Amino acid sequence: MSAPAPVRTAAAARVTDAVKVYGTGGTEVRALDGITVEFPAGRFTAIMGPSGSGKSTLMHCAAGLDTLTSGSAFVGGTDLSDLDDRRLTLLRRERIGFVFQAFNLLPTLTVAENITLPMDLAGGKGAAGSREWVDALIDTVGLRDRLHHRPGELSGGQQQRVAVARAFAGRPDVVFADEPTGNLDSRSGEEVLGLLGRTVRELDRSVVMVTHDPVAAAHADEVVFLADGRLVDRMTAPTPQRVLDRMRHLVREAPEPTGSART
Ligand SMILES: Nc1ncnc2c1ncn2[C@@H]1O[C@H](COP(=O)(O)OP(=O)(O)OP(=O)(O)O)[C@@H](O)[C@H]1O
Repeated sequence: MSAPAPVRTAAAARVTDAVKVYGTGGTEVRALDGITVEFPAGRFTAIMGPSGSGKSTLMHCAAGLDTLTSGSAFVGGTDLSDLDDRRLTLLRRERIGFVFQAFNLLPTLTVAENITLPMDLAGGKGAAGSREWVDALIDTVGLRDRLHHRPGELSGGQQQRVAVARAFAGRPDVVFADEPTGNLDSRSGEEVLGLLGRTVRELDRSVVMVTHDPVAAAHADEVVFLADGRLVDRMTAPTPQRVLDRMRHLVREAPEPTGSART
């Protein structure tokens, strides 16, 4: 049985009035404090904000890796709260791709096998992950001459390019990337970010990336800024300097440790 069919929408993913509370009583943390944000289809969106502002929580809840305390999360037209665990697992497998800081490749499989693994697990269903599509992806990520190598024979940057190809292999509605360049030197990081941007533009994909790095965020079409679990700004056509300036203001605007309210 497949995950429910997507309803056509301009948002690849979105959350509405999203609240996430960890713990109870004195240890309660309101990690998301009523966020409404959409991640448009066919765009590369970066999520930025000071440490602890809720970036990872937002990504995990939007991607169905964690559940909201209240509010809604949608992937395409599907409300994740309508899905039981089994359907949620199917939706994550068939309609979402993930790229993590640690490349998470299987060391005993070749590059080619790693790339097609999610499709193989899904039973090769549908035309979504067709041979032609994977071929185009392999060219986009520039790994054609490495297809029969194992991950241990590749550089970190090459391994992350394999992870990027794997994330897009099943033609998901959206790829979520969590600090994808965190383990890479700046040159390999630039390559991977350029690749994410190219895949969005040339292959009409949607990417949502959490990052601490203003240079990485500047590769996105748009940056959304979080502070204290809230959406506080959005920026199109970002540059590293503009992102850095905005982040400096956010850190300056942060509440005092005594917990006084932000204005
Ligand atoms: N499993 C958890 N249990 C309790 N509190 C949590 C949990 N996960 C996150 N938090 C808290 O929720 C808040 C938001 O955390 P989150 O990891 O989403 O922020 P972030 O912006 O991604 O931070 P960083 O940039 O440091 O990775 C923080 O105060 C954090 O301590």
